[in-house]
Amino acid sequence: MSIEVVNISKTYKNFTALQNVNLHIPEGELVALLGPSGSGKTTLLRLIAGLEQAQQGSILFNGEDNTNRDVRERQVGFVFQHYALFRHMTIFDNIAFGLTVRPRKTRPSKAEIREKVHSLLRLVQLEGLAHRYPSQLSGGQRQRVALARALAVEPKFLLLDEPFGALDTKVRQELRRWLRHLHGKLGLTILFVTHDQEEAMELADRVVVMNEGRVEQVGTPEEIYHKPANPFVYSFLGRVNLFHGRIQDGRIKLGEAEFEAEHAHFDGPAVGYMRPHDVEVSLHPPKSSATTAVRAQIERITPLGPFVRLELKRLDTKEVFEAEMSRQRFLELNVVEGGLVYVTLHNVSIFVENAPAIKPTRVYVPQQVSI
Ligand SMILES: Nc1ncnc2c1ncn2[C@@H]1O[C@H](COP(=O)(O)OP(=O)(O)OP(=O)(O)O)[C@@H](O)[C@H]1O
Repeated sequence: MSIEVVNISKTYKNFTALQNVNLHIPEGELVALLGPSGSGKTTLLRLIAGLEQAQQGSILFNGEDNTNRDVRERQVGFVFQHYALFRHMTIFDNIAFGLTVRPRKTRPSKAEIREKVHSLLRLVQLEGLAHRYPSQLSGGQRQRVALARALAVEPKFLLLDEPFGALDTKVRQELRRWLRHLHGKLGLTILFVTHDQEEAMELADRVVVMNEGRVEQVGTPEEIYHKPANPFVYSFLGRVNLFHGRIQDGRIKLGEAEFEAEHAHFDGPAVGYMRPHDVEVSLHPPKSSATTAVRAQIERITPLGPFVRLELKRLDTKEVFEAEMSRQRFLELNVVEGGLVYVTLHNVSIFVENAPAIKPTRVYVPQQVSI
């Protein structure tokens, strides 16, 4: 089932938790709501579930308006970070719960319920644990029971709020893989909240990046990482270097380096953003005469397993930035702290603040720039 969020705004007293949010989630997609704490992820999920009402906007399922429908009528399955199972009930009874409390008319027979619960136990790979109690399971197993319980009532889609948030890293990784597999098998629309960028990138077909009650960007993990729409998304999704400069007469100046910029029809301050792995370090200046290489000094070398991070300081502007490279490349370079190198930057994005109230604009720059 597809989900459509149309122009939703939600305020608590005079605090705006969501501001004109629009979102389309196609049927069968696994979508992550990603953002820092307080960005409105849970509020949006609760609005879709019907646990909260918005002051403005509508929520459609398969094109049908569900804005004023009660939570029960929406037939949504949800799992929360600490969705406590019923302690005094066995795993079997926990999963069966949603079916056993149905009115007699729509309640399946005991045999049907048994069959369903066992097939769900197989699905979440917990066969054989039906008669245990929640306290006799690990955290990861409990979350899988919570998912089985949500699935028992055949929801139209699943909403998961930091479902693996309370678990340790290794179990989280296992459950991610498992959820991906489950999604492939069921083809159900799943919307999950996370503040963990790695979790979003690894699991989701598409990621919705949120900040301060607004949607900043919607895209595949590849798109949001490699083509971030604005500085917030850029910075939120990984390490980033910033170079401060100016745009003037269609050219961008970052320190001593100057280069052409398409669509730069304004003058003003500009900031160049780039990922540390897009900084190329060499011992000699680039061969092209069209580029001027600026020298940098290595301030610090940090080995990170298969990678090495260098902290560098430009000799011209004294700006500090980072480069990341494979250990192999680092050994080839044979550099030490305090040593001098040349840097070339690839995939620079320039953002311009036209005015404080206007979002920064992205300016196209050539693929490779030497500074
Ligand atoms: N019932 C409420 N009353 C007042 N303010 C609220 C209420 N619920 C949420 N808020 C506020 O709305 C904002 C968004 O909250 P929300 O829980 O949606 O954020 P979130 O992105 O899910 O954060 P987290 O990752 O920390 O769970 C926060 O500033 C929060 O304090």
